[in-house]
Amino acid sequence: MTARHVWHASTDESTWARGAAGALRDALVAALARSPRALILVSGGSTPAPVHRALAAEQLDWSRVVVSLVDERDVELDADGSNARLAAETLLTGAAAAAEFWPLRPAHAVLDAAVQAANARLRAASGTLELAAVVLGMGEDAHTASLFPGSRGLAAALSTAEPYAAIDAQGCAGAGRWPRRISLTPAGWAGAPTRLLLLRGGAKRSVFERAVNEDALHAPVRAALDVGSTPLHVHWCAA
Ligand SMILES: O=C1O[C@H](COP(=O)(O)O)[C@@H](O)[C@H](O)[C@H]1O
Repeated sequence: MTARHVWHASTDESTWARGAAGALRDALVAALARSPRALILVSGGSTPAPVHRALAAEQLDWSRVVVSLVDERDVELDADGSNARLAAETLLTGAAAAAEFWPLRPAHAVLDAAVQAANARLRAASGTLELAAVVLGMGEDAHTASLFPGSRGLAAALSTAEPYAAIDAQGCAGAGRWPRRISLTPAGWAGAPTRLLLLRGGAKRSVFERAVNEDALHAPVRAALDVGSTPLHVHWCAA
């Protein structure tokens, strides 16, 4: 049976960030050889900034790259907690500023309308834009892509054929101040030939190891192992 995940361990931030960024560069280069444009979907939160900075320093035809998000909070683009803001500050810099950026939740948008617009945008672009890579994160409650255990909309998001879904994580501690989310679904990440999960620290390693043996309703990150024809690459940094 094919391994469902491949574990890449690093002891320091720089090695970890360069390793993950190199894998993403390779995925983008391969997609750009097949398609006029390549799409990469990135996460937010406290983990990915060093990988974003390392990726932004890679030599690529950034003008043919589209950057968008795995998930977003129901906030304005420049708000505290906006994943779009994190991408703008850490990834869309230097040469990478030539990439086109697609926010998930445009200014003043209503969340459900933003979900429908994101799904329609992906459908419309499918002939000329290849999904090259998806970069997931994980919280200590085993959520990924804003798919929180116990959230309203989780079961539907896990089974829909649409790439994005709305999630209401009211009452889920891991969602913090931002319970209303737009989430990439398993159907959304299934088509990406390269799927990375970025993790740091011993606590997240333990959560992931437990999640491997749980179901996706209790540990949504588990769904990242269950779909797609290629294994999930977990890039873990001990520090
Ligand atoms: O809410 C979110 O949490 C996860 C994990 O965040 P972290 O701060 O523990 O790294 C993140 O992947 C996701 O994009 C974000 O919206």
